[in-house]
Amino acid sequence: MKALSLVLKEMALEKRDIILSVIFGFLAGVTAVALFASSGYLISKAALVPPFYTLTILIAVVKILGFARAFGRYLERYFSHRATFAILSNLRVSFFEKLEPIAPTIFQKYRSGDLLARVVGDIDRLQHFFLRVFYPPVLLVFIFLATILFTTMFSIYIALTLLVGLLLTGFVVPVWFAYQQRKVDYKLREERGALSTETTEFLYGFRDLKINQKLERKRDALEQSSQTYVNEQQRQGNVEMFNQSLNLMVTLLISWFVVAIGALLVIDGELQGVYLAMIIMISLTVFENAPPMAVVPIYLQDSSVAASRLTTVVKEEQLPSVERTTQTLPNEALSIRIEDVSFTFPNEKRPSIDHMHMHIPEGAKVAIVGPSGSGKSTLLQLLLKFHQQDKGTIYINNYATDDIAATDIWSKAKVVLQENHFFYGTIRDNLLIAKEEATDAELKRALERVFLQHLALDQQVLEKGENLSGGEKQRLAIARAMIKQGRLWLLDEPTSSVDLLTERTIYNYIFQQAQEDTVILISHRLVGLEKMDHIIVMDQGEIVESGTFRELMDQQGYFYEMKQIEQSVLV
Ligand SMILES: Nc1ncnc2c1ncn2[C@@H]1O[C@H](COP(=O)(O)OP(=O)(O)OP(=O)(O)O)[C@@H](O)[C@H]1O
Repeated sequence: MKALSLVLKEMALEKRDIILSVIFGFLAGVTAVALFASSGYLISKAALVPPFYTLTILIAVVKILGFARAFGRYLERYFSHRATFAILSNLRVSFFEKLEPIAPTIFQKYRSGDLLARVVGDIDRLQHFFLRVFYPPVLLVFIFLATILFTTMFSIYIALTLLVGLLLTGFVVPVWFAYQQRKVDYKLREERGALSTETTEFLYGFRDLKINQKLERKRDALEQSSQTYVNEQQRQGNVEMFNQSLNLMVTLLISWFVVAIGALLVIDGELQGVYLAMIIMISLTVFENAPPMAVVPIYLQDSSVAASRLTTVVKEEQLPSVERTTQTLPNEALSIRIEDVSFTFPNEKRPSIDHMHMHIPEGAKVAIVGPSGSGKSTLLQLLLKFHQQDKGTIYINNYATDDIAATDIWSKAKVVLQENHFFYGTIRDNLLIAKEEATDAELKRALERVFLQHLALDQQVLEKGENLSGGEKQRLAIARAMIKQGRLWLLDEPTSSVDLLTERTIYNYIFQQAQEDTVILISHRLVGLEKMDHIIVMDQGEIVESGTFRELMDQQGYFYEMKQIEQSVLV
């Protein structure tokens, strides 16, 4: 329930629409009661053949009330739905704002299907909190109190019966439902999460499953998961229907009581017979506001779990460093200093970076090499604040990265990762994410430099760049980095799928453009590293050798051996 404070905070921003919807909802509810009450009175009065003008006035009142009811209902719907959509939009924005800085870390803990279910499904479910949890009880209490107050003018017993009806349908029965609902609800949510996860895995892994002939098995599991979810939905639907029917039955029983008490009062002469029909109509109409109460506990439980699923994601993963950012990086070549940094991925035993020290002066061109799994990419990720080191400090231009906003580092770095994402759209759209204001000429020049001049800017790119080859994707990512502003190049095996000749020419362009910039290049291939100012050799999260190409070759150590092996393979 505490998690719901998140929704209440966003609701407070829309208090104007909320107050207006309550006012018009109250108007609609009270005029509905008054409309039916006056109709009942009109019928009874007409039977007594009153003067013609009495009937005319009563008919006019009925008409005005009918109009006021429709008017109130329309405005109530208008303001309540406007408030709901605004709350939903506020929730989405505030959740994404919290999620964004921790996005890289989050995939350590949540599978993408689960995260998707939370980001889309759970936020959507919170739309019910205002409309179905907060709003109905407020309205019910106001309308009932006004009606009860009115009926006390005719009989205190009838007013008390209506009060009992309010307590039963508004609170006792719903609380009992809530108790029943708990078990069903938990299971439904579990099944929904499982289905979402299974579906995402199925879609992402479709090709591999097909190649390995495991598609049928996965499809069966997906169908099974879908069927279980449908069954749970059906169960929840049954419980919901039963709850609503039971609540309706209680309201009808109360109305019967009102009829019986009213009849007795008329017999005893304590109530004029002409008011009996009116009282019955009041009772039947006022309880029209009670059925939504039957589902209040369901939606309260639903909203509370949805809110806590969302807050768990953003709370648990909050990185302490994200908060206190006091320094801004300049728009110039940046230096990097790493002091005694260690980092172990969550749930891993072996550190990926182990007590590392490193200094890269501004404008230096540094290559990091080493066997697979030696921690090269992890080091880049720490520099980009995708993860927070467990120990030690990373300085960029003598500012500890803890004091620099991750977004500041991202905006000053030209990054090409091993896997780069491409969006559904055109080549132009995919390049412009690096620099919105780039001209077509600028984009074309970048494409030429990476030998992608055959791609038109308007050419369609499918989801995840499906219609581009591995090498084309890498070159497009490099073109994106070339266009982007920034004086720090972080390149993680940017040309591993590109042929040697093209690779060499692309590097020439990069070094030409990055003459004054700092470049960190992670590379598996050891050819062409002669140009680098410094080469760092990593193994098992540590630096095992470092120096210029010549120094390392003369040293005849690790790098020299790797180079010999590479040469023998290439020959
Ligand atoms: N997300 C992760 N969760 C847990 N462990 C990880 C994760 N990413 C990497 N590791 C581990 O960290 C270690 C270093 O990985 P890293 O990707 O930095 O190596 P690398 O030198 O870049 O390898 P490669 O050259 O193959 O890209 C490896 O042992 C790897 O298993």
